[in-house]
Amino acid sequence: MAPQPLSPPTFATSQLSLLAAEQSAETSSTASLLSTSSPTTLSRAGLAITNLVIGAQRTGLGGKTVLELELDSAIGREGVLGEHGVRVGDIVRVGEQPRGGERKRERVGMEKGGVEGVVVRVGERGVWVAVGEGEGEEGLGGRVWVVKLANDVTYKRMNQIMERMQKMEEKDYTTLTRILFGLESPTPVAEGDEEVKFIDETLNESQRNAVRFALASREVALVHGPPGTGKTYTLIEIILQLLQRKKRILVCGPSNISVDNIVERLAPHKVPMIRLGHPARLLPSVLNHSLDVLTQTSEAAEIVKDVRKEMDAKQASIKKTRNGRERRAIYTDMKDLRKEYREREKQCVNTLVGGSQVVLATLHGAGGFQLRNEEFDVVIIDEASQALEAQCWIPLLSAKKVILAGDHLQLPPTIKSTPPKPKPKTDAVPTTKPTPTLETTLFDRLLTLHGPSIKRMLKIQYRMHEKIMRFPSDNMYSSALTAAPSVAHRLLTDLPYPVKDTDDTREPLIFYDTQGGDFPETNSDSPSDTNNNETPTSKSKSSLLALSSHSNPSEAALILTHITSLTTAGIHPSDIAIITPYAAQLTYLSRILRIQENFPGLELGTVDGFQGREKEVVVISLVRSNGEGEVGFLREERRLNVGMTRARRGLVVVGDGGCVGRGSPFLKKWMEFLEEEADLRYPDVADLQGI
Ligand SMILES: Nc1ncnc2c1ncn2[C@@H]1O[C@H](COP(=O)(O)OP(=O)(O)OP(=O)(O)O)[C@@H](O)[C@H]1O
Repeated sequence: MAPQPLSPPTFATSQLSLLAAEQSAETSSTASLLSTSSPTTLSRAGLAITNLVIGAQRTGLGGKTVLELELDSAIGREGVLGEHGVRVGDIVRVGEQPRGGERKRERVGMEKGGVEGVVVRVGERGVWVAVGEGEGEEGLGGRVWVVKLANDVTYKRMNQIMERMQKMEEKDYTTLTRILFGLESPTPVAEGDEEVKFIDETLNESQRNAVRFALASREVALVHGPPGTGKTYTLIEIILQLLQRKKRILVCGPSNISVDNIVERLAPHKVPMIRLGHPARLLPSVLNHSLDVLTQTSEAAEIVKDVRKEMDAKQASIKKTRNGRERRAIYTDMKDLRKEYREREKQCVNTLVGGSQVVLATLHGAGGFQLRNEEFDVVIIDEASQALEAQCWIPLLSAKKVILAGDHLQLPPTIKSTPPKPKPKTDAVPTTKPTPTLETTLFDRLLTLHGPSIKRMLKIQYRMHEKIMRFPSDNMYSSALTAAPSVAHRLLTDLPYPVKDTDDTREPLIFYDTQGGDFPETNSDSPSDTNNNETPTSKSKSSLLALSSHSNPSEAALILTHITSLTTAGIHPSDIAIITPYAAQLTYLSRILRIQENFPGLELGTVDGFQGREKEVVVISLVRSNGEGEVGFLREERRLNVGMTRARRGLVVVGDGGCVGRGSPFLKKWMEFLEEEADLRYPDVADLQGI
């Protein structure tokens, strides 16, 4: 059945309720910790830093006040903060620290009072927090603490845009909006009409096709980039070609790193560009394109400089004044100065943004005031299959043309809530069309809606040995992938440093089939909700440890033996990653490997967390080994696809072929493939060390 068009307001209404459920799922765990725990517990959980005082404050990037917080010298501990989970870029609240007996009352004060800001620097002895305009140390005289907050800015922007869409009438729809909801078809594309002179001569044919297609399409083009196929490489060429055609472009991605990656690669081409976003969240290498930085350093910034100097002087004088009336007078002056500063800054921002042919921002950053009246010819969204659709609409509602790059066959964005079940109907015929869930990305939906004619796929991959690529290519990408000659036969023994030729280093694909070798899975105490029985997708340490799941100690011991053999042969631990879908296995592995002492630099992580990454050697621990053939969420093909496409020269799969093979037809095929094509080994638990 052909997919049906969707009305934007219907879509928006359903997204609003899905987003509300998701936000409450996301914040409820942190919120319950915040309201029930003492500062010490929160600090142990990596959510807070306690016992700080304000050392100094000054005007930082973008005119924001930076509070320099240092450990209270009365506390001792040699002035060192110790273990904490606060990182640069985190959104935090700085508030007066509750004293013993006052905890409860003071905590309420923390929620309402204190000041909110972004962490701009974390050192051994203190943290710096850039706080909102007009906020400073007023009322924060004594000992303070810093608490990590859930970031609700993204939700605010998505909700705003969905509320706007909900109220739209037919006459408000742009042509692009009509096409993206299937109310109109995209204009057919004639790629051959225009001769494209490629700037990067090394682009392969499928990349060139994608560039031609993206340039020729009038409204929408999808660039489908399987792992390692040079998706970003291709986008850079598209951007440069559009610039030659005098187009104005907005480039977005779901994460700061996805956007910075493009800024870094555009920089050598001397492209006039501006990167929006809080400087604390940007890579240092892209800071000289940051709007906040340029509002201080560029020529356009001269008009704000004087006011900033005056503000700094005032701030310094607050420190010297003890008299309450005088301090209040200074605060009043500061308010006026800030107003002046904001007005001048706005002028400066308009000049800078208005003068840039390429503007780059995260999807939610594209909803900031800086772009309110800006128009673009083309919006490009990288990593579109990792973005929530509601987020994509932030830059799209007024756009004319969109180019999306992504891979819908890898994992979609992480969703924590379970979608509501449709209400049971009294009659058998459904009266409403199903609307997409949060896991359905715009990329997915458009492919279903308009078919493969709106996409071009990149077909040469520059990452994996041919043998590693074969199964995902045949089973996920219709056998369309080929390995570039530079990588097709590359082995660990060819690494640019000495590696001994051993059974473990000369094989690109190894399968330790543990069936019959006595490698049973262990089930930790199961939480009541079986959905939680899988790896938590949040990277927070506390939530990782809070959840229990499956582990397989014998598999872990086998992995220890294998990586010891690899490192003894000369492979650097930093070229090795071990990934597994299960949290308990991660915990177990980290305990027995003792990475920092024995394998410094080796990475251990979840499959989900490794999306977008690569390593010379990747070991996958499949964990599941039981009589029932129960494999849980190993069944998700996109997760397996991500797992099996991270390795460049060596993929080592450790698992019970018998049990895993019963999990799904796809898993059965994979196990059969590994038996046929991999260097197959049947380990016995009795031969392992550390058990
Ligand atoms: N035409 C090409 N010729 C040579 N090398 C290329 C070509 N295209 C891409 N590469 C190389 O392939 C690698 C992957 O490229 P890039 O990072 O652009 O891929 P990607 O598809 O964005 O990655 P991911 O799979 O992580 O999404 C890079 O090292 C890049 O230099």
